[in-house]
Parts: sequence; C-alpha cells; structure tokens
Amino acid sequence: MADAPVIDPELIVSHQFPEKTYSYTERDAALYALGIGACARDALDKNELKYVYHQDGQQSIQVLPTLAALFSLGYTSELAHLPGLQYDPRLLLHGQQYIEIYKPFPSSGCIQNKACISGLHDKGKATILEIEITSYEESGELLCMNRMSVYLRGTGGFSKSSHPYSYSKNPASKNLSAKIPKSQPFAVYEECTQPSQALLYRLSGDYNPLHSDPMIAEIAGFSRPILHGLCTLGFAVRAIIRCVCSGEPNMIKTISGRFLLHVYPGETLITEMWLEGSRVIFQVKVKERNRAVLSGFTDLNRLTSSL
Ligand SMILES: CCCCCCC/C=C/C(=O)SCCNC(=O)CCNC(=O)[C@H](O)C(C)(C)COP(=O)(O)OP(=O)(O)OC[C@H]1O[C@@H](n2cnc3c(N)ncnc32)[C@H](O)[C@@H]1OP(=O)(O)O
Repeated sequence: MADAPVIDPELIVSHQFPEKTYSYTERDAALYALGIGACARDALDKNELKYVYHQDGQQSIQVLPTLAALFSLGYTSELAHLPGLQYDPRLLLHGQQYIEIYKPFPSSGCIQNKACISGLHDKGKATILEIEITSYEESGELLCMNRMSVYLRGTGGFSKSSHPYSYSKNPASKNLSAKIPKSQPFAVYEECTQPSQALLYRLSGDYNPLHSDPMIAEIAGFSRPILHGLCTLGFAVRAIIRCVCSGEPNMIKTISGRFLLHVYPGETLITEMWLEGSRVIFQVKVKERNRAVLSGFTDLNRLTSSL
C-alpha cells in the first residue's frame, strides 16, 4: 500500500476550525505595546506613553492596531493537528500578514473569532498555507480581519498534476509586499530592537521556541533565535503612526506585509515610508546587514491636514 500523502490538499481546504475566544486586559495591551518597542527609546515619549499608561487623566490606555494579530493566536495549536497536513513545525516561517480594522480596539475585551483556510499553494520546496480569522466583539460587532500566510519549508511537491496546486479564496492576497518607489521616502524612522526583544514579545502569547531557544533556532537554520515577524510589523506600523499619522493609531485601516528575511533581536530597523494618496508604502531594512526584511503598505482612514 502507498504511503499516506504528507499534504492532502482536499482535506486541508475543507477543514472547519472551531470558533475561539481571545480575552485581553489593559495590562496585556500595554505589554504588547512594550513588546513592539513603544517607549523603548524614551519613557517620557508624549506620542507613546498613552499605549502603556493613563496619561493626563486618560480613562484607558490606547491600543495599537497591530494588536489585532494576537486575536488569531489561538489557532496556532490547531495548525499542529490540521488533518491532511504533516510538517516539521521547526521549519515554519511567517510569510505574510494582512489586517483589516473596522473599528478602534477597546482597551480590554473578549473577542470571538471565526477562522477558515483561505489559501494553499504548492511551491515545490515549500507549502504556503493561508488562514483567515474574522474577529467580533462580544456584542457581535465586527472588529477586524486577519489573513496570515505561513511558509512551511521542506514540504511541497504534493500536486497531482504538472500544474502546481494553488487554491485561494482571495486571489488578490497572493503577494502582500509592495512595489517600492524609486523616489526619496516621505519619512524614515530608525529604531534599535533590544537583544531581549523576542523574549519580551513572546509574553504576548506567541511562544514558538524559534524565538527563544538557541537549539531550535539552529535546527531551523539560524545562528540564534529570530524575532517574531509580527514584532517587526508592529515596529513598522508604530513608525508609520508616529511619522505619518501624527501619533493617531486609529488612522490605520488596513495593514499588509510580506516578511522577506529574518531579523535578529538587537538589530536596528530602518522603516522607510512613501505616501501615495491615502496609502503608505513601507519597507523595513536591517541596518547592520543592509537588507530589506519586510515590505508592505497600510491604508489610512484619513490624512491629517498637516500633510
Ligand atoms: C494560525 C496562526 C499561526 C501563526 C504562526 C506564526 C508563527 C510565526 C513565525 C515567525 O514569526 S517566523 C519570523 C518571521 N518570518 C521570517 O523571518 C521569514 C522571512 N522570509 C524568508 O526567510 C523568505 O522570504 C522565505 C519565506 C524563506 C522564502 O524565501 P525563498 O527564497 O524560499 O522563496 P523564493 O524562492 O523567493 O520564493 C518561492 C515562492 O514562495 C513565494 N514566497 C516567497 N517569500 C514569501 C513570503 N514571505 N510569503 C509568502 N510567499 C512567499 C514566492 O513568491 C515564490 O512563489 P512563486 O513566485 O514561485 O509562485
């Protein structure tokens, strides 16, 4: 009898995930903000203290829009048992993230999530799996949507015909990187990550040992643990809020990014931003290696009059 296939696409795309609840408190939102570098340069920063502290009589802390990505964390364990998918979890990398935000996030909440497989692609040397998670407030009001791609190295080659298998619920989300303009950027923001950045960020709920365990990192092909992709994305969007949105986090409507290369905690991130109408195209480079690690765009709700 032939071996069972490592990847069974029909089984994967027809899978129904259970609904999952994600609860967070103000403390979680503040810890998340610290994890993506808020106030790391300056604990008195007028622009960022609001993310971690009730400043000037503020009733509650403000929540950064990239917190949305945490709502889907409950599905990480589902991936390990997804029928039809066998892979080495140590070789999984986060490939892309797309977020739509429909209303500002409360400073604490109990979020209801629905998820489905929204894409599956055979790349020969790898498989790309896309998961879409729609999040609702307890009242049933729609809050945000996350679409994430994971890049499963060492899998792939499961297509039954000569045409590589490719299923996509949203064909437009195939490539979430951005075409980087040749012009000078509108703004550039440089910030150091801390050597302990991933150890801090993981406390927001992504405990993948790739980001903390030197031995697992080595098996995965890295000289040491690497930074969570969503941490790098959080740094980039925070830079956009500072430099383009006059510090107003609720201007962010959509976020889209492709992780091009790993980041080591302690490296310096340079976020370059270009304005195209209400879209900010961005690219993050690691200064020490002069390599682009993330590119994408955010769409804004409205532009401030000073721009
Ligand atoms: C349900 C919740 C699950 C949550 C899991 C979250 C776990 C988090 C983990 C992390 O945070 S890992 C750290 C962040 N990620 C990274 O550091 C990855 C950085 N990127 C890379 O290292 C590389 O880009 C890559 C992903 C290894 C791919 O490089 P490779 O050289 O192998 O690809 P190519 O030969 O250029 O392209 C092959 C094929 O794949 C497509 N593709 C390439 N990169 C990506 C990507 N980032 N995302 C999606 N797809 C990608 C590319 O377009 C090619 O396709 P075709 O064009 O041939 O069709």
